[in-house]
Amino acid sequence: MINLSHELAANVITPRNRDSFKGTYGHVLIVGGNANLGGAVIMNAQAAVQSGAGLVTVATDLTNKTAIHARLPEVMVVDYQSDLTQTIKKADVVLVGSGLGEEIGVLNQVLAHIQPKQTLIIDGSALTMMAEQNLSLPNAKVVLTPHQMEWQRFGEVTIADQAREDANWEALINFKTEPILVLKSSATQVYLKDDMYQLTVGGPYQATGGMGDTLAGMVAGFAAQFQPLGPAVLAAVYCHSAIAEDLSKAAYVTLPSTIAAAIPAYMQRLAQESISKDPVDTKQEE
Ligand SMILES: NC(=O)C1=CN([C@@H]2O[C@H](COP(=O)(O)OP(=O)(O)OC[C@H]3O[C@@H](n4cnc5c(N)ncnc54)[C@H](OP(=O)(O)O)[C@@H]3O)[C@@H](O)[C@H]2O)[C@@H](O)CC1
Ligand SMILES: Nc1ncnc2c1ncn2[C@@H]1O[C@H](COP(=O)(O)OP(=O)(O)O)[C@@H](O)[C@H]1O
Ligand SMILES: [Mg+2]
Repeated sequence: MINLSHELAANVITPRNRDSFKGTYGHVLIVGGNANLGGAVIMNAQAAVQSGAGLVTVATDLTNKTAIHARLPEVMVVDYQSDLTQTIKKADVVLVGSGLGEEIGVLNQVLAHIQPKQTLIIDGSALTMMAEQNLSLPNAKVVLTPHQMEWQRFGEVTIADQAREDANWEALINFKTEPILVLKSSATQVYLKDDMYQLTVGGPYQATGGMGDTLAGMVAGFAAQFQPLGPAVLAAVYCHSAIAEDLSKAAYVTLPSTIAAAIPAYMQRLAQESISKDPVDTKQEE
């Protein structure tokens, strides 16, 4: 077991190269938000944009279009019933499931068209539908972001057994494509390659609807711009709860949108730390 530390995140978030453009920082496609759960994709997208993804597209029920545009002018919107296949092709990272409800046709399209070189983050309703329909993981770089009940459904590990690290590893071995597992709870754990990383920041001020949608959007935004994937996921999980912990000093609850708004300043702090640690830069300043 490894503590998911500030240092791990600071090693990922370094200053940007001057010679770069939006294409450098990846294209995130968010697929979710049925007619009743559009807020979930708004929270996904807000977190992905604030994390610094170069481009963000939301494929959703079209009734959500005006609300998304009104809240997030940075984001492009397409109809998930008609425009999904060609939109998936253009993405580096696809996040599917937040607020998707029972739209199994949409989920099947994503699973059928995702490519091995793409990152696929599977959240919320997608995990529940995959469990119900007994669907397999596709050949892609997969990140699973279940809460405890979703992991009980999809990983078939009871919530009581999830306290045992070996029970979660046993479930993961059954998946052929070695997914990264972000097992969310009041003590979130990340299972990555052969190690389990324990989150030690965050708290009950985060227990509000949309908190996981925000985390999934951050994982997508970080995965789009920081390689390799494993450390990017760890950094996103750490920053999400570290920001909440910072905000909780002056706030009883830390709302998802407030966390998302605080992401760029927090990332800048980490990037500045990496400059001050760099011996070459220190020399130049002398
Ligand atoms: N604004 C929006 O659009 C929002 C849209 N959302 C979207 O809604 C979709 C459904 O997601 P969901 O998580 O709300 O429902 P579901 O999958 O049925 O799980 C709940 C069941 O699991 C149980 N449970 C046990 N342990 C748990 C744990 N640690 N954490 C959480 N639950 C735990 C829990 O127990 P109970 O509370 O009943 O004691 C209950 O029985 C999904 O796509 C999501 O993205 C939401 O993000 C909200 C904001
Ligand atoms: N008591 C708590 N302490 C720390 N983190 C919490 C606590 N309660 C919830 N969280 C975090 O909030 C998020 C909830 O995710 P999820 O249930 O998927 O939310 P939603 O689907 O409503 O967006 C997870 O990241 C979880 O770790
Ligand atoms: Mg969720």
